[in-house]
Amino acid sequence: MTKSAVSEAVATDAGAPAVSCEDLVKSFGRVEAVRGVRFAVRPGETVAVLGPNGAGKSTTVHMMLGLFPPDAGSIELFGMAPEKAVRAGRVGAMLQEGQLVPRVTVGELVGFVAGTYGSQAPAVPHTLELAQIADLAGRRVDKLSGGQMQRVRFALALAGGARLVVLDEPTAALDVESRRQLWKAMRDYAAKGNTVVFTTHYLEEADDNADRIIVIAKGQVIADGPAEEIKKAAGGRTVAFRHEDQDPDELAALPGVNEVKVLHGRVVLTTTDSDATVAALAGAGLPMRDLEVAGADLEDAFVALTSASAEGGAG
Ligand SMILES: Nc1ncnc2c1ncn2[C@@H]1O[C@H](COP(=O)(O)OP(=O)(O)OP(=O)(O)O)[C@@H](O)[C@H]1O
Repeated sequence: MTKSAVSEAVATDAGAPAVSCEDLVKSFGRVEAVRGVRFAVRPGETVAVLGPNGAGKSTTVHMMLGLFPPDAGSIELFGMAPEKAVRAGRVGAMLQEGQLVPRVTVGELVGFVAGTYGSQAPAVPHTLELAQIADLAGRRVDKLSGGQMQRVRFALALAGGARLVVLDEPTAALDVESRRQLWKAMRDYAAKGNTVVFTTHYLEEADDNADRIIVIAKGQVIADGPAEEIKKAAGGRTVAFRHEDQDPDELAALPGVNEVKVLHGRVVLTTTDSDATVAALAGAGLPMRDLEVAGADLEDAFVALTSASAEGGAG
């Protein structure tokens, strides 16, 4: 990178969102992969992009990194065009495809990539520490396990001194322990004030590791907010209790309730306002036993949001 690009990178950094996507559109032939995606990510946030197969997550991520241009809409990373931010070393990526160069050590490979960024790249030991793979420095890249390779890819994403990393399904095909190690490295990186955007099919991972979740379905953002908010938007909480001979219509009319299920004498209400539902139940003097109030899990939220968007004509 040239000196002027570095100073411009610093100068344009102040106050700009880490990611700003405005009305992105991308088609491949007749397939409308992305249809008006818009979101912003603040510096320091960790954001999960969640969606079913073919939702448009990878296409969005590739455009964010400047790998191909959108047909319409615009993207800025730290106030810069994506290619410029990537060249400046501000942004690193871990994509699904791409083999690591064989027959070199981890330290050599990270050093090679760091070298392409010039003098502003952090020292290799620092990057290895950040990715929590200092113990792998002398190991040959082609002798590593799948989980170790993913952490090396993470180190490569950080090799230019990135303040934003974009990870496309980083834990796909990893075992539980490898996932745990990779998430730990990413969370520690984020805790230093860096920004992380990742796509995932694992709803639990989004819930566990992201400050915010953006749900994409059929090329559009159908929900964007903290996991709690998304769960609430999709039907919120369940109120369950044991009760015989309850009239489902009467229960459906209670405040907040949008679904009533009765199974073997146990009633399960899905509600957007569990406080109001429970208060109304108590006020009605219904004899209830084993009352339970629980958050709907993210899986339910995701399915509900996806089907709601299809019914709403987004599909
Ligand atoms: N290079 C391409 N050529 C043709 N169609 C493509 C191309 N890339 C993506 N698509 C199509 O665009 C749509 C969105 O794909 P994309 O890979 O962005 O989805 P995704 O949400 O990342 O899915 P997954 O979770 O399965 O990776 C799909 O219908 C896909 O088949």
